[in-house]
Amino acid sequence: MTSNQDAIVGGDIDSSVDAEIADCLDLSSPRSFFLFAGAGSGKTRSLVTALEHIQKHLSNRLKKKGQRVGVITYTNAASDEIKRRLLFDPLIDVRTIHSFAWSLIEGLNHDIREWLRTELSTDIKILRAEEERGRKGTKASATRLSKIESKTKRLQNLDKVKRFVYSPIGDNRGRDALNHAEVLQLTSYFLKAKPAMQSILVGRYPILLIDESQDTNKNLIDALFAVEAAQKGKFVLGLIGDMMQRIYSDGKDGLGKELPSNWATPGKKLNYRCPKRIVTLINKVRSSADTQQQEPRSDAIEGVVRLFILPSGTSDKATTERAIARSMSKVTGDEKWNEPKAIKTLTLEHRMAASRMGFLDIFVPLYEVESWRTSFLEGTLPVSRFFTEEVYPLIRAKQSGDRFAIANITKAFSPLLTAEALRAAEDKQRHLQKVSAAIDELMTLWKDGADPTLLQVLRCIGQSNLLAIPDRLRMYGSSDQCLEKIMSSDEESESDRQTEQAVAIENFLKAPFSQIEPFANYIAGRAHFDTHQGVKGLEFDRVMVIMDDEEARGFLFKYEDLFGGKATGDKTVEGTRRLFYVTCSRAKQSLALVAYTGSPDRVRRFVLQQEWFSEDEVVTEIPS
Ligand SMILES: Nc1ncnc2c1ncn2[C@@H]1O[C@H](COP(=O)(O)OP(=O)(O)OP(=O)(O)O)[C@@H](O)[C@H]1O
Repeated sequence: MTSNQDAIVGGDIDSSVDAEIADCLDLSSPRSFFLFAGAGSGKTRSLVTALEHIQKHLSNRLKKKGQRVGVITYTNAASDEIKRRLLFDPLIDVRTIHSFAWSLIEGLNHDIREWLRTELSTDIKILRAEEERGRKGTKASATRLSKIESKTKRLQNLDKVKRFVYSPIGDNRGRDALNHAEVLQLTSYFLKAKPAMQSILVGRYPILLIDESQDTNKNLIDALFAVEAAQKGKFVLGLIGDMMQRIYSDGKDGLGKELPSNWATPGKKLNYRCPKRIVTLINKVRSSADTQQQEPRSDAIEGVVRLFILPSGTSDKATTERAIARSMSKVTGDEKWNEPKAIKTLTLEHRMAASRMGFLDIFVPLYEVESWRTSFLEGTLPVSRFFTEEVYPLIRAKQSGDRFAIANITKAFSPLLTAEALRAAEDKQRHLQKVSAAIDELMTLWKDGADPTLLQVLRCIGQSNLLAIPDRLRMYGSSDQCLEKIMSSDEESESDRQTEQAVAIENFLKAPFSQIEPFANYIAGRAHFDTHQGVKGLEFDRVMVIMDDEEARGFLFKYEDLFGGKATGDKTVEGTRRLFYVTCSRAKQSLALVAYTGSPDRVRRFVLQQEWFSEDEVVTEIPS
């Protein structure tokens, strides 16, 4: 954005905010601040402006003392974006909350062990008491007993752990590993209880800024307030966020209600992102939650909003949504609504995106293994990563005749091309031909337009040893016996199955390979689909929001409740209202809302009566 363009926004009612924040960042007289404002009001932009101010004016002073500025963002993607905007300046340490917390406590092995000892003993005591009171032989009792067993085992092993380990993006399953919740609890506890820990934090980061702080773990927020109070004059805590965009249950209820009187509380009124019509809509949606209302920028376009209310039983939803996009193109005059990739489509749940993008068969089996979910969605689970990062790029390179890419992939992943394998080969030329023949053999699986299963692909690779197969897949890639077992697994009784994970892998391997491409695009964030929650902080020209409680099968968010099913103030209604506010406020030009519902008439009556939409903006039939 050039300064000229900024000037168009002109007579900017929020122009003093960045200067007010810059004043707070005075290291001789530091002042904490709370910048809470509506969607698209430029909070992230103000954060970057504040960091640029620090780079320009405080860099020398901070470097002399070996200090840095800490920035906590909600996602890895947001961290990367801020780092990029600040040209990867090492002065600014941008991290997610888990990475930040771990950076403070890593290596404090003795303290961690003692904390765990107390926690585990207390948990076991509570579980035992519950078990004594509760009914025996029930599922709840079995869960309690298994928890008691695993916690007791962990307690007994504690002294054997020399070094606790943790990965902010992993599943942390090992004996020495801490889980995500423990790392946050530990950090909060240490910061509250240990003055030395507070001094370490403030000594390292005299300025700590937290974006999306409405969703930052409440215990950690409380601990940081305690640090701020104890370290006055040495520390700036800057909280940035919007309570109307609190969509995770981890955040602190009522954050900002009892701020210390010396905090600065700059406010922003303008929405720089959304067209006029969308600003009016989100103001209406917000009006029953608080009194904050926004104004559009003076040069904002009018914009278009449509709400499509359709019965839950609508048969082919993907086709229906394509018809809706076509009708959006007509009402907006924007041809791009006819290009699926130019529309951001938001589903409440990953499964809904998987079904619309055509990768349900590979998705569901692995997604259902709870302990794998994080790494699976992040694309780091070895079982799926093998296909998305090694096999699929190799097949694509071969299909497009990209010899350079083929060479790179095989060099990086093929056991046949390691330095050792090449040294051991008697005739190098023949050895390389063998690799090439293995690739050709693999490609025959796609002959005449065939779409092999993942299992067929894996077995072919296993036979030639073309790629190194991850441990969990190895047995499926080599044994005939296993193949039979896999293929007949439908008939086997549940009790014959080894574990939940083995069953998941078997079902995953039955899926067609063609589903890998859309899946790989989805998890890499390259797809035009995302979840309602996943787009927090982002913006798109055209947004389609799919609301379908029946398909989402969730319990935290219920659009049926928001649209008149339950009264204002109900916890689910308010949570869903906030999510609705987040999704609607992502659109820069036009917005199509698609509500599948069991009571179309009630939803229509509700939105008209609330004046969220006008009659001509509500459509109750599938557009032709
Ligand atoms: N002062 C400004 N002048 C012009 N454009 C601005 C200004 N501030 C923000 N913008 C633009 O408005 C959009 C929204 O800004 P930003 O993402 O910083 O808002 P936000 O408050 O963090 O939004 P949200 O809470 O919805 O994630 C961006 O495209 C940004 O470049």
